[in-house]
Amino acid sequence: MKAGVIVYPGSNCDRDAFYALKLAGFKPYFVSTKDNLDDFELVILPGGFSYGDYLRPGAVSAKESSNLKKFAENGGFVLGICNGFQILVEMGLLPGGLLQNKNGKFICETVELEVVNNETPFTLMYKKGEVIKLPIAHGFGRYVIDKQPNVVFKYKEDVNGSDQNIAGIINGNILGMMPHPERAVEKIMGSDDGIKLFKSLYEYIRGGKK
Ligand SMILES: NC(=O)CC[C@H](N)C(=O)O
Repeated sequence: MKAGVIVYPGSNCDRDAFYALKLAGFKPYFVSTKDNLDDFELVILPGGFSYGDYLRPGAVSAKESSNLKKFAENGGFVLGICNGFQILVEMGLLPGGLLQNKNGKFICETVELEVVNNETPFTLMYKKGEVIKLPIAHGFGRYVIDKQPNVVFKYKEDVNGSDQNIAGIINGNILGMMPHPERAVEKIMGSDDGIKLFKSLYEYIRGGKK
């Protein structure tokens, strides 16, 4: 089952995403936005500082001519993690915006999240309301929105000033989240709460429910 990790200039969580995909059973590949994505089941936009976060995080990457929109429109699964979430928002594939954290600082810590929606292909293996621990590492993670999005993850506490403590949202087959599930896939990493996200997708796609 092929999954692509898009490597932008400045991505820095691409290898972690690759590792998590492999652990969950996928056959991962590093790809670029120019690659033909037709025979992939899933594409991950990883975390990092694509194009140095100029002019805003994700703004330049979102302007790349890309096969991503076509892939998403054809029903392919897309997962944007941290900078990947910022890119999806800048592309208009997910609603809302990601602004500088309320305290003006880069926040790097492990936080508690609530799985608000476990009825998505990305979260099937979690229980509704389950509290999980994942790392965050961002300067621009404050999610703002002028309508009600489809929320999947919420911070248990206000960590960065996000509206409704929103940490992750979904729009059809596209999920964006600021916390890093790929950095919590084995106990030795401090938490393995993230692996169920990758395994959920694997099982869902394998079941042919796409
Ligand atoms: N870990 C990351 O993806 C960094 C996120 C982002 N570029 C920020 O600082 O907001």
